[in-house]
Amino acid sequence: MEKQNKSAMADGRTLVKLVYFSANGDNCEESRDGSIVVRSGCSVLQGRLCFAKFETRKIDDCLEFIRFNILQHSGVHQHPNGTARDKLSIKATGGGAFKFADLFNEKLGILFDKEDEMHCLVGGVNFLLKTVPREAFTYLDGQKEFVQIDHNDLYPYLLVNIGSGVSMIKVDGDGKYERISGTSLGGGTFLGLGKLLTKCKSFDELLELSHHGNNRVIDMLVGDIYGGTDYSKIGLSSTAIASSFGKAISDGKELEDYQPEDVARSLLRMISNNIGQIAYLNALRFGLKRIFFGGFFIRGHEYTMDTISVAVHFWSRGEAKAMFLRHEGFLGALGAFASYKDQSHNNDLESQHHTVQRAILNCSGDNFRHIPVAGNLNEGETIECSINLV
Ligand SMILES: Nc1ncnc2c1ncn2[C@@H]1O[C@H](COP(=O)(O)OP(=O)(O)OP(=O)(O)O)[C@@H](O)[C@H]1O
Ligand SMILES: CC(C)(CO)[C@@H](O)C(=O)NCCC(=O)O
Repeated sequence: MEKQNKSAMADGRTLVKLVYFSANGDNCEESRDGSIVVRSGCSVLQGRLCFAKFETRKIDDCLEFIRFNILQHSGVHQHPNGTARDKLSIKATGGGAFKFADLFNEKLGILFDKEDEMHCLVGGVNFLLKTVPREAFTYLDGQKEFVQIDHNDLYPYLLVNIGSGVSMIKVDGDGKYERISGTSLGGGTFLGLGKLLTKCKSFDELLELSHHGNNRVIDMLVGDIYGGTDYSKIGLSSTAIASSFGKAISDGKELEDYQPEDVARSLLRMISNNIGQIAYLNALRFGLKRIFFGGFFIRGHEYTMDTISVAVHFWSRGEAKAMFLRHEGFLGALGAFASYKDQSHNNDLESQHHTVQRAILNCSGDNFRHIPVAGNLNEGETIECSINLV
């Protein structure tokens, strides 16, 4: 059986993201009272980082998941009514760290140890780039290429986190960063407007619609304005979008006359283009050549990544590169998890025969060991790693 312990979460406006460490069974054993203890003499725990996400409106599913998958296997004693007798403290970041603090305490006996959202985002990306092979990749013309990260030449870079809103952060080192810009036209805008305009019920449905749509039906192209020709003098091809949704002005059509697929496609293109452009302009402001895009808006979706890449490529005339991350949606939660290593030594430690929560006080990103994993991340995928007990 797997033993699970230490976890961190990022609570967003739309999604709650959970990262937890699951120790391999052979590191630990179960004591007579059912709690999990670390084997005597064991100073390194082998295991893996696991990922889960829940829609904020289904927070009860998240509570159940934690109760059954994490608490029950980690030696936290439960009252018959389901609340924990031992208070467990976990790292939490984002708005939900405030919003759900009482709920988690009441229902699970979990206390949130709050960490700053920007700090966690940066910590999450640095952790990934330094320790997970084949984490970052470029996406252009349908080609995905993994980027070799040179640890000695990682900084500075621009992190663009596309959640409900968009934050743009210049990263200069571990814990050295500045939020230089942002835009309220983000994933929330895409989903919000998409729901209103297409009557879709979910993000997945909206993405699927966009997959089958054609933005040229609604977007006004340069060619629509210039009689089908390029405006080459200013570098605009006839197929470039001159005005997103511009055709709707004069088509004489009502919303119902458009296919939801085409509306979704134009919307996705508009939001992705705009973010790509603002990101590039900010990279230009500070002379940054590398731009990493994260956040759950991307979801490994090819058209989204392609649009962002094309925008960055177009505006920078090929000078700057858009890069994506396989664990794009879990940056904050990973950063919160990695922040355990900042904690000081706990003097309560008497022996290693403590419950895992108490025994694991510290871990160092440098001690994480990972195996490369191919393909896009899905939540079933994990990162092999080990953590040091101190
Ligand atoms: N299953 C999903 N349900 C809802 N939105 C989703 C889903 N998958 C991807 N998204 C997109 O991801 C966005 C939220 O991204 P993310 O969870 O990274 O940000 P957040 O933490 O909620 O917001 P912020 O970073 O602005 O605080 C949504 O606005 C939507 O565009
Ligand atoms: C407010 C946050 C930081 C919350 O995650 C995010 O939604 C965001 O960066 N919004 C964009 C705000 C702005 O800079 O216009």
